[in-house]
Amino acid sequence: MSTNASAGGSAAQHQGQYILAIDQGTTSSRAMVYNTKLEAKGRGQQEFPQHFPANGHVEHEPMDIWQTTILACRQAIKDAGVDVSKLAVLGITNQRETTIVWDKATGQPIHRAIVWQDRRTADHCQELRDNDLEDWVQERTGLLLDPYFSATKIAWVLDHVEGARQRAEAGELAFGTVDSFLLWHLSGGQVHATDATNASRTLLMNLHTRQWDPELCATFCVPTAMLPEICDNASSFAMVDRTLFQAETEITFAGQTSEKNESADLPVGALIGDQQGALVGQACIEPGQIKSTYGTGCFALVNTGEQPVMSDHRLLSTLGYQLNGEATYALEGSIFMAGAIVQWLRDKLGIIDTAAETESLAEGIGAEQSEILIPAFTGLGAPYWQPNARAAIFGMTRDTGKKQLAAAALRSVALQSRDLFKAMVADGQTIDTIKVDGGMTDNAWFMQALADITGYTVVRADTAEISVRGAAFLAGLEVNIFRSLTDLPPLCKSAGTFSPKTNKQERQALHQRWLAAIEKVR
Ligand SMILES: Nc1ncnc2c1ncn2[C@@H]1O[C@H](COP(=O)(O)OP(=O)(O)O)[C@@H](O)[C@H]1O
Ligand SMILES: O=P(O)(O)OC[C@H](O)CO
Repeated sequence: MSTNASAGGSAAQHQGQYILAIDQGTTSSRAMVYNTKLEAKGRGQQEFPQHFPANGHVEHEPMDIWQTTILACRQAIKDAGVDVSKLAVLGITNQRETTIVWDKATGQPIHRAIVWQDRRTADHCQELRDNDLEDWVQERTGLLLDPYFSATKIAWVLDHVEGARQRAEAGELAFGTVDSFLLWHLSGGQVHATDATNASRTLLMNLHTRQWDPELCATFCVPTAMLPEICDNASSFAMVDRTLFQAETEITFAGQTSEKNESADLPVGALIGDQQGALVGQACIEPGQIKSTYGTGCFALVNTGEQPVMSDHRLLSTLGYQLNGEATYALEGSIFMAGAIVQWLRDKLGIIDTAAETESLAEGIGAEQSEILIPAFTGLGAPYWQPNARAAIFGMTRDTGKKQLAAAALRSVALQSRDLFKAMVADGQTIDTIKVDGGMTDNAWFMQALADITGYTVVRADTAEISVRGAAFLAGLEVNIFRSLTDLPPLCKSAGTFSPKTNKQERQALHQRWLAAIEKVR
């Protein structure tokens, strides 16, 4: 696999004029077509069902992931009005940690995808913690022992599907995060690879060597025979038969083959986990630059440069991106419920029809509101890491109605963000401005609340599609459409700045009430 990611490398020259980029997310698969100036020309999006088979379990049907991804690509290409022959390269960004195990011979998954939000392995993590392994694991991986990450999910599949462990040890099964699973099928069962950012979320990659760590694999009981090859983010991963994006043909799984497909000539030039994709897509390429993405969950990443920063405040140390074998690290705060709280207001409480309605509903509800919502629907992420905590609403009165709930829901996302930024500062980072993106940033009330509650200036990206822009840029880098990361900042514009209108005392008072409520659910 080549790792030619910047000018001066021997990367392939691009033949076409457009970049196709996939964003395989938690609730939908999206695709974008960009021109060589990184301007969006076409968009496709396909939602797919979420499965909640038991308390704390969250699953996806891998065929849904695969089919909706291809359909979104076809839609984006049609929307752009370009012929598939004009595509130069394909980039992929994806929901991270979500775990798929498939049979190499047939390409068929042996279990549904276990989604990053899934908490079923909380006891396994607790057992490892009871054996005093957390510090050792953190030192090697930058991560903590939480069911969020892939390793315990893989072990769960191997222990719950009959014969799976034996077959994995015999090299008959493949594990992949969603990038790797898509790459396998896009390459027609020829390539089993991943990138270093996705690998950094499994608990199996050593953050310092950026290779699979045999001792970690042994600790989590994951056979190394099932792991993909780890590559740079911009790399010649595989060749795809571009007619896949054109044909109305059936979309099926691909079994392993070594037979070369002569029609496969569209390179996959980039893979990157979606939050790292957003770090690139927001041009956070200098140490200290920070982005926070508000989609289903919220993920804040600050670029920490060439060395990993090990957090003393329960943040994650992770890979930002890896180009030409060189790593750029990041410190990450991950929270599980952001836009998903708004979905809950819509789908379970039925108090809104659309997510956007929360903006007008929350209007006029000031920070002194008595209601505090703790959104621990799937446990608490950073910096608390309490998988068994559950959600609660405190301070309700006879006056509490839709408006107060909408405001408390949006404020809870800003308050969780404040926790993350405080932890980053405590870990030695200097924060001034937060670059934000994701579906929730359409909501101007939420944007102002975020500035007011954190006390930082919030700069909103010019488009919600930021992770995928990062993947498109890296794919373009691989085929020499772009020369180096320094081409990136002028291509990434903002659309609105929100400055704090509160004083320190007001911010602290609200935060104290939040912390007191958090203590009650822990
Ligand atoms: N105007 C809005 N106000 C509040 N939340 C919103 C708004 N628009 C979208 N959302 C929320 O943003 C999320 C979708 O954002 P997106 O970035 O597409 O997420 P993902 O990539 O995780 O699928 C949904 O959870 C939705 O509830
Ligand atoms: O699909 P998203 O955008 O909610 O992202 C999910 C994250 O990658 C989980 O770590």
